[in-house]
Amino acid sequence: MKIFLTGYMGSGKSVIGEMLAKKLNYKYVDLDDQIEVIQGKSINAIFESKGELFFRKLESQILDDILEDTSNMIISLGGGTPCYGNNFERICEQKDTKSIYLKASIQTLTDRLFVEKIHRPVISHLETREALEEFIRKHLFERAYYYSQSDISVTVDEKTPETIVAEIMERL
Ligand SMILES: Nc1ncnc2c1ncn2[C@@H]1O[C@H](COP(=O)(O)OP(=O)(O)OP(=O)(O)O)[C@@H](O)[C@H]1O
Ligand SMILES: O=C(O)C1=C[C@@H](O)[C@@H](O)[C@H](O)C1
Ligand SMILES: [Mg+2]
Repeated sequence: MKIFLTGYMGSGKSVIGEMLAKKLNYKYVDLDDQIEVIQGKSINAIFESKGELFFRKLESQILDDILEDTSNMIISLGGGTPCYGNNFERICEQKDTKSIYLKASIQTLTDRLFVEKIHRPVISHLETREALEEFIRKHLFERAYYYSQSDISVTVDEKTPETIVAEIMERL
């Protein structure tokens, strides 16, 4: 079985994915980390030198490699992965998969991302908290359409990673 974690930047896909993989004894793949390893560059550097379109094509190709792998695994997708091309359709078409939306409020996302935006090229130019919050509000409105098509939605606000993992285990 493959379990895909979806959700906005900062919703906890990487943190929860790694913990869940350990609990279930599944292989763990973080799509963003894979891209960085394959390119030998940070996501910021890829966006800067080759542009977002190049990144999106790579993201989609690496998703294909993951879809071909038949191991049991947890996959932390990038924040944009389900929202581009036919990425989400390709995930849903596969047998024996589950997708989980880590649903975070604008408040939670703004709090977390304001201190970490430097590593995230889509938001790194937003200088004030207000500008970041306004951006997230609009962006999440567009993207929630995709995330909410996941099989399971888990609200993550004010929950510890352990609580979230336990809730996911119960609902799988
Ligand atoms: N339940 C939680 N409670 C408190 N902090 C959390 C929780 N989940 C994640 N975090 C923290 O929020 C930040 C963002 O988490 P993480 O990097 O896992 O998000 P992500 O969804 O993988 O983001 P991206 O799409 O940009 O890769 C990290 O500093 C992480 O430690
Ligand atoms: O939401 C997005 O578009 C992104 C999220 C990150 O996971 C990375 O995939 C990258 O920074 C782009
Ligand atoms: Mg991540």
